[in-house]
Amino acid sequence: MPRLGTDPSSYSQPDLVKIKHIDLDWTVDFSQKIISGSAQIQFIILTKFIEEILLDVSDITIDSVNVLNEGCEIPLKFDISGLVPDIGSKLTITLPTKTDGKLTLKIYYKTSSSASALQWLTPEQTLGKKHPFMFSQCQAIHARSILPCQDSPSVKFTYNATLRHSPELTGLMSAIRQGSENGVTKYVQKVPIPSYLLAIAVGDLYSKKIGPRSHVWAEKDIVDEAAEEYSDTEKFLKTAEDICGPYLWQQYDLLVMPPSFPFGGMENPSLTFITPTTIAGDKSLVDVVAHEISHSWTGNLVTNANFEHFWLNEGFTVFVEQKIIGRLRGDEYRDFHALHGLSDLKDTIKNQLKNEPELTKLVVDLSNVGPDDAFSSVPYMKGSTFLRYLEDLFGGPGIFEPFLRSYLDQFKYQSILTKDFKKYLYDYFKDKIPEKLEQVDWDKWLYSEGMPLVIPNYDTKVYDTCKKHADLWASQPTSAIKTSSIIKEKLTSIQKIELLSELLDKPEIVDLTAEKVDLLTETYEMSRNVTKNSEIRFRLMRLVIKARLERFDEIFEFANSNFRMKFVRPIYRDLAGWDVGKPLAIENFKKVRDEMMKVCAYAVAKDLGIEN
Ligand SMILES: CC/C=C\C/C=C\C[C@@H](O)/C=C/C=C/C=C\[C@@H](O)CCCC(=O)O
Ligand SMILES: [Zn+2]
Repeated sequence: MPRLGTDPSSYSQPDLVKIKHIDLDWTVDFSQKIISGSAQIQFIILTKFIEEILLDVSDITIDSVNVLNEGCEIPLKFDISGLVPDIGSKLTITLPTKTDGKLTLKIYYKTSSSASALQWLTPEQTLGKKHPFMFSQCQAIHARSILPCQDSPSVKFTYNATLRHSPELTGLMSAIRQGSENGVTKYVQKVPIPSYLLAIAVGDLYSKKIGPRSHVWAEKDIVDEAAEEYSDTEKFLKTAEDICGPYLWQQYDLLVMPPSFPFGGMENPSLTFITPTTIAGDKSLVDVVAHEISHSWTGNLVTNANFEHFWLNEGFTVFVEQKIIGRLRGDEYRDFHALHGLSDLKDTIKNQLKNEPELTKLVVDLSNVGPDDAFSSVPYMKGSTFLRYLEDLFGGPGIFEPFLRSYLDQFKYQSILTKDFKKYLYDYFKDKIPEKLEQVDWDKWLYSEGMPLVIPNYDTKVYDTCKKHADLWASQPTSAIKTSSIIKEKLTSIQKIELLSELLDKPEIVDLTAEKVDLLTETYEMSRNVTKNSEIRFRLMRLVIKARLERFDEIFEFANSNFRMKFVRPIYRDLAGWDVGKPLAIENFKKVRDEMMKVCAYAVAKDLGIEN
């Protein structure tokens, strides 16, 4: 895609004209798997005049584009061109005259049944088996498949929506629900959002109150279990407010997604989408909720202006998430979380990105690569490590947290680049600690490849226990482990996760036999009958593959139980590197690919090295 403006992944020209508000009128048609209706879009023109407007579209059929003039709709000429595979096309709307000031267009259109932002599930694919389910995932650039828009996070707009669907179903959006009657639900989002935060889900959904401003929504069979698992939500919200300032989105609800949801969570405003793989039964995986709540400031209020600066969203969010953990569980757990993140980062750099080292930079170049292809744990972990480095260098949380609040307040409702963060940091600290500012090697932190430039001096107490256990399993034969006193020591779920990560990272494990894997599974209660913890099961399956144990039923049972990319992609990648596993992985993938969301099927095909 030609780089037209500040956003390499969008055709739109936000320097000339910007969307301010959108009124959506959508009908959700499960029989055709489409959304049809209209988008009435208010623009503000930022230059002397314009003669055309460029919007992003993907796989959308436009019936008409009209300009609103004194209550009348006047049809305009439009053209769709410049298709870039997996990115989208350019909708050029020709205005009748040179136009300045403001402008409202109404576009009548329908989506395609293969819109990349949407997944449509048949009743059989749901828990309840009676009703269909559909949901969206717009980040990074899939909003353009459900709405002609400036699909760039540099543009923020408010929106109202009228949603029409079968009255038996519940429609939810990333906005405040105004009420529902006979299958018509109205929504209002008064806080300006980037297009990637537009979200919709329609299904047989029930809700349960879990806090003064929170409900959990889910299919009936899991709503009670989910309410129990996520009952710390208000505690997380209050702690996040203590760190970041007041919560400005009024409501914070959670929607438990079907297992095919490709991510852990998605920070859709007022309604986080969350994978059911975080329901372990003992709250051991609910840090994802703390993460999504943190996005209510970092990402949703202060937003990266394009996805090359994604670390401004995710690095800050992990940084705040870790602060929440520190406040609620103690600083040693904040540091353990960071150390565990670094293990994941090491794995990402060594495996996922081994042939694309340029994507291990904190700020990446997306001129020739789509955001989905560039996605990894790098912006999360390298970004949060950078912020922790700055915090430690500048004198600790007492000094850095007031800056963080001030930064969030300064840039709320805006979209920014790394240079804006850097300038604000300098303005804030230049008279206070100029000598510390000089010590920061910005060039290396932002643009060098590989692991973070500096690893902060973390408290390693919790982590050391995991390492001790991992070293034992890696260096000793099974017979010696059986009699070791170390294995009598109990580990928490997150320590077990880290123990497995450490083992997966070992270049060599002595005596990696079925007997050893079984002993490990039994010792730490990791079998599928005993634990529901998906992070443990995921890593154990990777260890089974590393041991070259031909337990394909168990491996594919896990790989087909959910299509969260964090889990399925490394498993398929590992299998692709094993001559016995690869053909079976391809066969299994071909069987289940239609149940995956498009973005997941695309990524796994790439991991397996086969045609998409
Ligand atoms: C440098 C990378 C550039 C752009 C990437 C931006 C978006 C990529 C796209 O694939 C969407 C990502 C959405 C992520 C949503 C939630 C994550 O925080 C989940 C993390 C993984 C997990 O826990 O499952
Ligand atoms: Zn995030």
